[in-house]
Amino acid sequence: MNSAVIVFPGSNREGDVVRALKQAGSQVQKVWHAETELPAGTDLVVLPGGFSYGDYLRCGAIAGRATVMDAVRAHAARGGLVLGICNGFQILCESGLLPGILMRNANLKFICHRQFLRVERNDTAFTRAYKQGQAIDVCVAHGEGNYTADEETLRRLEGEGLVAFRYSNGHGHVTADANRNGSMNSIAGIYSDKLNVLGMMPHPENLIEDLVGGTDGRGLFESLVTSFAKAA
Ligand SMILES: NC(=O)CC[C@H](N)C(=O)O
Repeated sequence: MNSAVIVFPGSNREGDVVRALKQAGSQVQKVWHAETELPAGTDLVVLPGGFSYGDYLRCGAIAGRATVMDAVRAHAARGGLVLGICNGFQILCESGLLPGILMRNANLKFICHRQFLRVERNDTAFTRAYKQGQAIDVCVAHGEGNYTADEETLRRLEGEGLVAFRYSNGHGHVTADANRNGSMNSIAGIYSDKLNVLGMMPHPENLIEDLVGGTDGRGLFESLVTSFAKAA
């Protein structure tokens, strides 16, 4: 599998996600935001976490309009895989690739902590390595992670099974306490209609080594590489 990790001015987790992808067995290239095309043969595009354009206007608002995003939209329209993590999720919403928006956290503070997520379904390219309903232990680090959408969008996401992850406790129970940023329906990540685009606020790329406290994040990258090997 060939992955392209897009780098914007202010991205800061691109190194972490490159490492996670390589660990899972992907080839990886970094791509600067001003490019007009993706490298030939790109299978997966990753929009990493960070503070693109200093979070000015709204997180991801300027990056969502970067030149390279036309190529990312074309890749997604062809059914290509796209993963946006944290700032990457914000960029996907701002660029129209995913519905809804990430608002300021309900407590108006930047939050940074370990967090369990419930895996809503394990039949997608991103989650095959997990069990349905599994609680995975990852990190969150954001100021604008409060997922918000209009009623109709929310009904569609729920009705069509497009919620990827919810904030949960360690048993996979979705509790009010676990939803620290105030997201609607405790949503931590969503898929596009065709399940080829995933945006998520938490950082699976930061829990891939026992040395730093856990490896639950590995499954996401392993799922992608395995799905791709099956499809090829
Ligand atoms: N870790 C991140 O990607 C942070 C995203 C964004 N800068 C925020 O604070 O919400």
